[in-house]
Amino acid sequence: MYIFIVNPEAGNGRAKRVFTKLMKSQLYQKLNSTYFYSEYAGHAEMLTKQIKIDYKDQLSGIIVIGGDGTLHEVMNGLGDEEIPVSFIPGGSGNDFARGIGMKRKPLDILRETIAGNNTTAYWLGKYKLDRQEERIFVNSMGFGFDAEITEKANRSRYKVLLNKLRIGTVSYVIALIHVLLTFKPEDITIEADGKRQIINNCWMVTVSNHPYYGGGMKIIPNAKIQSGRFPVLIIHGISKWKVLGLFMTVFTGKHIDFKEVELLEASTLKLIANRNIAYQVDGQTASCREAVIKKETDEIYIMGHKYSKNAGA
Ligand SMILES: Nc1ncnc2c1ncn2[C@@H]1O[C@H](COP(=O)(O)OP(=O)(O)OP(=O)(O)O)[C@@H](O)[C@H]1O
Repeated sequence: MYIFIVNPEAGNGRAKRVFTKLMKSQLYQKLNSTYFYSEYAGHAEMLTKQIKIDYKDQLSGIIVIGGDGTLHEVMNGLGDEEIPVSFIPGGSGNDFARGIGMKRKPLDILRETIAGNNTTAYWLGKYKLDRQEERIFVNSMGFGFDAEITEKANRSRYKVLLNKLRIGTVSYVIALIHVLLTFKPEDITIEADGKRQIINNCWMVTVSNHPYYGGGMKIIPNAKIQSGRFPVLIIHGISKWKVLGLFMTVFTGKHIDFKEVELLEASTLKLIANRNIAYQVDGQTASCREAVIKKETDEIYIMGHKYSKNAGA
């Protein structure tokens, strides 16, 4: 049996529209399945935990219809449980879909999922904040400037409007200009695979499992879908005006040529700030002082899609 988890709010109702259309297909009507709508933030994770118990022996897979936030919740609900997952993009940003080069139509993804023809191996990240319980991230985690931008954009009214107009990324550009006016870089200590360094005047530290974030920005253009290691992007010692210039090139990936941008690769990254700083994980924000981030070596499989090297292109 397949279980659909649908976030009716994702993409300003897009996920719900996608699911409503799928439900009318013959394929869906013949399928042994049931569905759940998430009703509030965090609900998809609770639903997944419950589904693992209630449908233990009959579950063929979970099909997520929503955005990156919904996928993040479902992955955290699954934890280490090896239940196949399929993802049908219905969010506003859809960076995960872009990152794995998913371009198929919803009905085709469903068809491939059921046929078991195509699967993509994918490696998630794990993170632990201020010694809380370990959690999973699907796309990326960022600390500092980019997290403050995400927070500002998420709270803004213009994001809803711009998402409706399908130019949601513009909300990040507006938020960027707001945050730029007040942001103060900090000295941050990082340990990449045990190697400690202090990053003076640090604007941001970001790790990613694929190149995209913020609805299509190529934050780490060379990020590979790979086991055991992730790229770490650090921006430090840069003037405010130059940051503006740098972010203008983030859509093409040229920002990594700036001398203030450093790229490392690590399996484990520890980050220690002198005070609470903003972070974003798969587009949701909060603050923390310390973080330990690890890349998984065991793959998960995304059903219904075959990864191509031209992902997102
Ligand atoms: N019924 C609901 N009402 C309000 N919020 C919800 C509901 N169900 C889930 N959520 C929350 O909505 C958040 C955003 O959803 P999601 O990320 O899937 O869509 P999106 O923001 O449109 O897409 P993307 O992250 O790809 O830009 C999720 O993190 C989830 O916690």
